[in-house]
Amino acid sequence: MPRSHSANSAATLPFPTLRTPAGPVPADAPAWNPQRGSAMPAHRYRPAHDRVAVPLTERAWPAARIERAPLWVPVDLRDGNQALAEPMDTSRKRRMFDLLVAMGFKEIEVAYPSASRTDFDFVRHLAGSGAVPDEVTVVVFTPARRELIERTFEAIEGLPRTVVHLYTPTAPTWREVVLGRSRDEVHRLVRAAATQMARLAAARPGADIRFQFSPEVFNLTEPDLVLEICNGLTELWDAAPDRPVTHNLPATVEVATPIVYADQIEYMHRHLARRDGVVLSVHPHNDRGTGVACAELAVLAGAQRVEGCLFGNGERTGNVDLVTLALNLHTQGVDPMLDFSDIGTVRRTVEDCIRLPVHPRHPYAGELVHTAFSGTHQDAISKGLAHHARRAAGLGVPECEAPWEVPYLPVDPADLGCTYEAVIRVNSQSGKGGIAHLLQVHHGLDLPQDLRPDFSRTVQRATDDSGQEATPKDLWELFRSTYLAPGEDGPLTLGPWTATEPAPGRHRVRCELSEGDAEGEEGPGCYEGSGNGPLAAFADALAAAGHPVDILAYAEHGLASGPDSAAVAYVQCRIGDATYWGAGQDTSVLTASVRAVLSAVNRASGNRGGR
Ligand SMILES: CC(=O)SCCNC(=O)CCNC(=O)[C@H](O)C(C)(C)COP(=O)(O)OP(=O)(O)OC[C@H]1O[C@@H](n2cnc3c(N)ncnc32)[C@H](O)[C@@H]1OP(=O)(O)O
Ligand SMILES: CC(C)C(=O)C(=O)O
Ligand SMILES: [Mg+2]
Repeated sequence: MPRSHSANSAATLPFPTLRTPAGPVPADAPAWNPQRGSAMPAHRYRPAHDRVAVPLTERAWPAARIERAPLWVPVDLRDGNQALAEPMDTSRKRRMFDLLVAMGFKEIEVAYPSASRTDFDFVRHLAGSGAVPDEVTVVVFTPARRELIERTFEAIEGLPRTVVHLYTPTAPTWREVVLGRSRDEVHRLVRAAATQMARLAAARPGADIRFQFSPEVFNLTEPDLVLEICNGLTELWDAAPDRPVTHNLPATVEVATPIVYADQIEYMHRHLARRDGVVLSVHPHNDRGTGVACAELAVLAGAQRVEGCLFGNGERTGNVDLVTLALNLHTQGVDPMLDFSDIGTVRRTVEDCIRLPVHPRHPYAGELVHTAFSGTHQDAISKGLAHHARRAAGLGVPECEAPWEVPYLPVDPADLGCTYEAVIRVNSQSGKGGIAHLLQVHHGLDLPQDLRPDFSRTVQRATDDSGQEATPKDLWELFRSTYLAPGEDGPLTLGPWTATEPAPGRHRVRCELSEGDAEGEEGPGCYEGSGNGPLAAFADALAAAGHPVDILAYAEHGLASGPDSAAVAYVQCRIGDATYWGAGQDTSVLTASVRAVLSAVNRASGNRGGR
C-alpha cells in the first residue's frame, strides 16, 4: 500500500506548465524520501541490458590501472566538423590541423572527403602543402559505398601515410530502419567495401595506406556480429603487428553506464582475432554525459586508441573530450604525451575554428575552473599555496617542480600556462582567508590574523549590499577607507609632532591635536605624553587630550624593499569598552604607527566597527 502523504499542497507555485509529481510514494520508500511518482513517460524507454547482450563474465578491468597514454586520435576535423552549423573552411581546418600537430597528436582524422568539395579540397591541400609532418598519419573517413570509396582514394593521392576508415552501422535498429538490410547483407556490404579498399590500396604500391573499420553503433550491436565482421576484416586486410588494422568500437549514441561499455570492450579485447595485429580503438559520444568515464573504463578494459574532440565538440552532446581525458592522466602522474602548457591558446584557437564557446566550468580549461569564490575553499587554497612555496624551498626545487598537493586545486594552473591571479575571487560567499590572500598578493598587505575577521565583516557588508564581486582594487579601497583614511581625515587630526628619547627607554611625544572640521572649530591644542616607547608616549598624549587609548596589539611590515619603501602599521586599541583596529602607511614606521592609533581613535568616535 502506498503510504499516504498529503498531496501536493503548493497549488500556487509560479510554474503552471510544470506538473509537480503527485503520484504515489513507493511503498518501500524510506521515510526520509518523500519523492512521488511523476507523469514523465519513462515507460517508453528500455534499459540498455534489455537492448544488447553483454556476455562478459569475470571482468578484469576494475583492477587495471592506466599507466600510459593511449594513442589519441582527434576527430575534430571530421566528426566535430560534421556537427557544426557552419563547417570549417580550408583555412579554419588548416589552423585546427596545425594546432593538433603542435600539441603532439600523431594520428589525425582530417575529413570525410566524399562528403563535400570543402572536405575533399582540404585533403588535397594537405597532400600538396607539406603540412603533414613525418611522424603524423592522416585518417580519412568513408561509408561503404563504391563511388564514395573511389572518391576517398582520389583525395589521398600523394599523401605519405594514411588510414582509410570505413564505417557501416551494424546495430539492429540501424540495419532494419536505416539500411533496410539483414545481418548477412550488412556483413556482405562491409566485406565488399573492404575488398574494394584493399584493391585500390594495392594499386598504389609505394603508398603507406592502412585500414580502419568502425561498426557504427557498436554499443547496441550483437557482440557475435561485431566479432564476425571485425575478425573477417582482420583476415581480409591481412593484419600483422607491423601493419595493424584498427577496429574502432564506437558508442555512437551513448545508451548505458560506462560499466556496460567497459564490459563490451573487454569482451572484444579478449575475443578479437590476431589481437597483436589489431589496434583496439574506442569512440565514445557523450549523450548521457559520461563519455569521459566510458573512455577511461574502456582503456582499463583493453582499448589502445581513443578518438574524440578537443573540449568535447561533436554530434549532439559531443564526442568524448580529449582535453579532459589527457589532463585526467596528467593529474594522476601519467604523461599525457600531449602539450597543454598554454591551454588558453588551445581554447581560443578551437573557439575561433568551430565558433562555439568553451564553457567557463569546462574541466581544466574553463575560465572559472581555477577560481574559488567560497570562503573556506579560499582559505584552504591560500594556506595550500603558502605551504607549497615552503615545501619547494625546503626541497630546493622551483615551485613548478615541487609535488602538487594544494587543496581544491586538482592541477597547478601554472602547468597549463595559467597564472594564480584568478585563483581566488571575492564575493559575499567569501571569507577572511581569501580576502587576506588577495590583499597580500595584489597590494602587499599582510593583515594580522586578528584583523582579518574584522575586515572580512566590512567586505561582507559591501558585497551583500552590492551583490557583486569585490576585485582586489575594491578590497584595497575598502581597506583604505576603513582603516587608513580615519587616521588622516579626523575628526581628531594630528598637527606637527615630535618624538624624542630623553633617556634610554624613556620616550616623549609632543604633538598638536585639533578636533572638529577643517576650519578647526575647536582650535589645535598642544599635548605631551611619555612612556616606555614612542607609541606609548603618543597614547599618553592622547589621554591628556581627553582620548584615553589602550594599545592591545601592534604589527607592522614594509610594503617593498629599499630605503624609500612604505611601511604599514596595524594597531588594535581598547577605547571605552570596545576595541577598534586602525592602520597607517608611511615611509616612517613610527609615523605609520601613530596614524594607525589615530585611526582607531577616530573610528571609535565615529563608532565605526568597534567590537
Ligand atoms: C556516426 C557518424 O558520425 S557517421 C558519419 C556521418 N557523417 C555524415 O553524414 C557527414 C557527411 N555526409 C554527407 O555529406 C552525405 O551523407 C553523403 C555525401 C556521404 C551521402 O549523401 P547522400 O548520397 O545524399 O545520402 P544520405 O546523406 O541521405 O545518406 C543516406 C544513405 O546512405 C546509406 N548509408 C548510411 N551510412 C552508410 C554506410 N556507412 N555505408 C553505406 N551506406 C550508408 C543509407 O542507408 C542511405 O541509403 P539509401 O539512400 O539507399 O536509403
Ligand atoms: C566512428 C564513426 C562511425 C562515428 O563517428 C560514430 O560512430 O560515432
Ligand atoms: Mg562519432
